[in-house]
Amino acid sequence: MFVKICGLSTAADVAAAVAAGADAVGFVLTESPRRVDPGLARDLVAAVPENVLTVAVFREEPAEYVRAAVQAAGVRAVQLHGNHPAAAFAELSDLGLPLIRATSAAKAAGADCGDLGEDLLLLDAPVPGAGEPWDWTELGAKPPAGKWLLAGGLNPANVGAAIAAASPWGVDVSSGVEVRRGVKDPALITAFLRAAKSA
Ligand SMILES: O=C(O)c1ccccc1N[C@@H]1O[C@H](COP(=O)(O)O)[C@@H](O)[C@H]1O
Repeated sequence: MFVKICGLSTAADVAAAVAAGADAVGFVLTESPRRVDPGLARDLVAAVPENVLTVAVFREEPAEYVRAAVQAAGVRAVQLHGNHPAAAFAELSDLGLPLIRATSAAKAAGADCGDLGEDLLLLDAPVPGAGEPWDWTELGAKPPAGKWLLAGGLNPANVGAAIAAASPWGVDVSSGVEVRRGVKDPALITAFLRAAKSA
């Protein structure tokens, strides 16, 4: 199970996620209480080992903005939330980085990974980063084909059941490993990794 810990903003967050065995760490470069600027993201990325994917998270900013921020931050993958057309993924393909299409599961019913040129599909709650769970069992009958991440309201207590219900390739979490919005808890990060990896 591939596990991404998102919304990191301090060196301690990064150290906790890496020590706990995260496969990817996310830095929010869009409007959010967890937002970091590309310069801080670059400093945090420098402390991440090569085998852990570093991901910059955006909403519907223009491709030029995304390209400049990704290059300034030095991340190795791009996550776009919202309702992007296939052209948005084509426009960023020259970055040569994995592109993650993050969308609400309700809007992407029947979607498969790669439909719009993405490398990885992420199915989320309607409001990204809000920590709101949704009915993952909806996906049980027909989960997307290909590599896809489950997100939205996951935490150490529910991630095992969510994985059993939806059979994702990976999971992504932000709010569920925080003591309060924007403040990560190393113990929750460790508990989330343990629960997800043993599911
Ligand atoms: O975390 C944020 O603040 C955020 C802001 C804007 C877009 C995406 C964001 N995070 C992503 O939201 C989901 C789930 O978050 P949560 O666990 O429900 O809080 C995840 O994909 C994050 O990468």
